Amino acid sequence: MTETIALPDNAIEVRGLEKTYAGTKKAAPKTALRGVDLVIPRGSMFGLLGPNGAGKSTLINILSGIVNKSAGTVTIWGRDIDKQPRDAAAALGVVPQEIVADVFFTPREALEVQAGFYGVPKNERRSDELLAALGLSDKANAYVRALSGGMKRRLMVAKALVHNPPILILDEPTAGVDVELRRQLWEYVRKINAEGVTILLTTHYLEEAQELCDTIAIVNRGQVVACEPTPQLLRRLDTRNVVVTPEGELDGLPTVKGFEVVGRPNGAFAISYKKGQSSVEQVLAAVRAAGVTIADISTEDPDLEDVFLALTYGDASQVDPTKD
Ligand SMILES: Nc1ncnc2c1ncn2[C@@H]1O[C@H](COP(=O)(O)OP(=O)(O)OP(=O)(O)O)[C@@H](O)[C@H]1O
Repeated sequence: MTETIALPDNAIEVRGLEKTYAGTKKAAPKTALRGVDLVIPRGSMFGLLGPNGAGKSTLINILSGIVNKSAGTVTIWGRDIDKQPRDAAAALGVVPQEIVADVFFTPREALEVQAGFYGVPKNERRSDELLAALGLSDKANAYVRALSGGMKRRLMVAKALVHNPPILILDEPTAGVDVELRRQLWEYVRKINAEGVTILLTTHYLEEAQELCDTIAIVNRGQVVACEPTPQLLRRLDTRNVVVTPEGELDGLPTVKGFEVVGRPNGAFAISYKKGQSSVEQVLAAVRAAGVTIADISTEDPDLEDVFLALTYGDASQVDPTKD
């Protein structure tokens, strides 16, 4: 008889998560997470985006049981990591940031060893299926040290999946992966997501998150500063800058009706506008109407830093006072 187990609505639930790394003789204690709440619905392709040091790896390492939290609760696939740590860990497949190559095993052996580690019975193992799915069949019996970086990373994805976990975590999966392999990796990740596997992906790149993820959470300095469906988040980030170099020298910054003007080096100035509300033509018309003759223009899309500032301080043009 097959037992019917109710599936949880949320693959991962994190509440009030805090982490302070203990200090040493040389270093002061370091707070990496400051009250993180995060709900990752079952079946989603969820992006965790943030700059270096934001706390993404700390969060992932707590989920995978490698780092102990200081406070808060974490539930993975309906299991509290404090009460059912083994069951919680079994629901996860984790592809770590660094490539860890088992130099003494062939890819097939590496998968078999990993399956043994998870107690997957021999008749339920799917090493060959995974090798094929990740384009590694012809390397099944090669020495792992003979594989390229991209192949090693795909082998790590295969290893994370040997026990058929309902959740796959990819920590910076495309660092050092070339364009073609990246495309293949994403194709596979999309496929298993369509088959029901919940994906949690961390990245520094807004582009990567926006291409793949249905929901994006942005973490900055140990806090979630935004967590929204991708299209909604992108609408909030539709600010663009037009940088104008005027003909000749201006007597101070011009007053451009309807737009805020910010000075730039060498007499240039920048105007930011919402793509959904105005166009470059409208900005330039307003600049000309202000009596400025334009020598040159360029446009800039916001980078992640602008995004964090915009989300954290409500206004991309404000300067973060805590930054050096
Ligand atoms: N073992 C540790 N001991 C002390 N501090 C740590 C430790 N691990 C991380 N930190 C600090 O905690 C903060 C968050 O780091 P974390 O690695 O979680 O960020 P991240 O967003 O994953 O960055 P990256 O993208 O560079 O991996 C950083 O300030 C980091 O220096």
